[in-house]
Amino acid sequence: MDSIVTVRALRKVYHVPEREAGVVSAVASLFNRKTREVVAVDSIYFDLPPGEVVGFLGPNGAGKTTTLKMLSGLLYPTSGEALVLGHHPWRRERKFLQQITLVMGQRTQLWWDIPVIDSFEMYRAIYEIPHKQYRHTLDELTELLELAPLLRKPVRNLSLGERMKCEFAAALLHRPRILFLDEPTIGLDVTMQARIRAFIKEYNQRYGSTVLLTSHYMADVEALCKRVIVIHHGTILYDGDLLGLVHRFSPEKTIVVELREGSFDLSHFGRVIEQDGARVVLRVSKDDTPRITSQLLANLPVLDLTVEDPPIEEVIGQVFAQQEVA
Ligand SMILES: Nc1ncnc2c1ncn2[C@@H]1O[C@H](COP(=O)(O)OP(=O)(O)OP(=O)(O)O)[C@@H](O)[C@H]1O
Repeated sequence: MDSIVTVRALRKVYHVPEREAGVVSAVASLFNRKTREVVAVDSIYFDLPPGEVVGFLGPNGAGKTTTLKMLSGLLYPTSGEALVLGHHPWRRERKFLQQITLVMGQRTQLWWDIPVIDSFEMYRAIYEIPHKQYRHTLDELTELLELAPLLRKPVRNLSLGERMKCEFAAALLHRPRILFLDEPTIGLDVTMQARIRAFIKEYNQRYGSTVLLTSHYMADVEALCKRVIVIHHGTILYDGDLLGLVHRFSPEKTIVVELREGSFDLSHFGRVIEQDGARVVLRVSKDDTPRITSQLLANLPVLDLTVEDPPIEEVIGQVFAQQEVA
């Protein structure tokens, strides 16, 4: 399938003013400006086909927001190429802007003191959305996000979760084909996180929109993304299946054993990471898993046994740790 986002050798270098502390240095810096280069994104490549939901993962400062800002036309790249729906984003052509959206969990795009519905009206005008289409989309979003009781309230009176639902609606009124979502669930309680996650899934299935999502919550990524792109220090470490990431970077499996009676010492089978009476959680190397599983079943009064991959948070942590050592 043809890509609708194409990224080739995309690079962004920030020039950060540098000066030492103190008044003398402050005055000196007026005449002799020193800057330091920060390579935020260092020649990255990827493609997004239509309709896919892709997780964009990386630790703090990895270059995720910078990439999303370049793809949505808020920043010029230093070099390289990006085409989004056939447009160079930084030219900010109207046709481009009408087809994309950027939602940033840490920023609001609603006017603080006026009712939510008035902000929506402003977006209708900005995007020149025909009235009939606007009413239809607003009705759908109101139903999907349960916005009815919120629309007349000023934004400053909304809880964070309520505001986030309204942010999504505002960002989607013009029916964009591509959604860039930067930490859309940050700071929300688990119930609201799940609500927003379910909404993104439903929206993607209903409209076939393409989503590039950053989140530090792996529950978001596991629920929404089959594919992940992992970025670290501005370079891409992995681009592929979420499951493939687990298999490639995690050398271990978790065996959870439920015994008929407690308490056996299983430390000679593997690393015991949890023991709660007759329930024991073991870590063993992937290669040894079949052998150890058979030994456990043959030698112990096993009621139940499951083999699992380690939690995705842990795997991602290992990816970054390996990179720091390399
Ligand atoms: N406006 C800016 N000026 C200078 N440096 C910047 C600017 N914005 C980001 N950086 C730097 O660029 C690097 C990448 O930052 P970016 O915000 O893209 O990372 P991120 O992966 O989104 O991180 P986080 O998960 O913390 O949001 C960091 O070293 C950051 O300090």
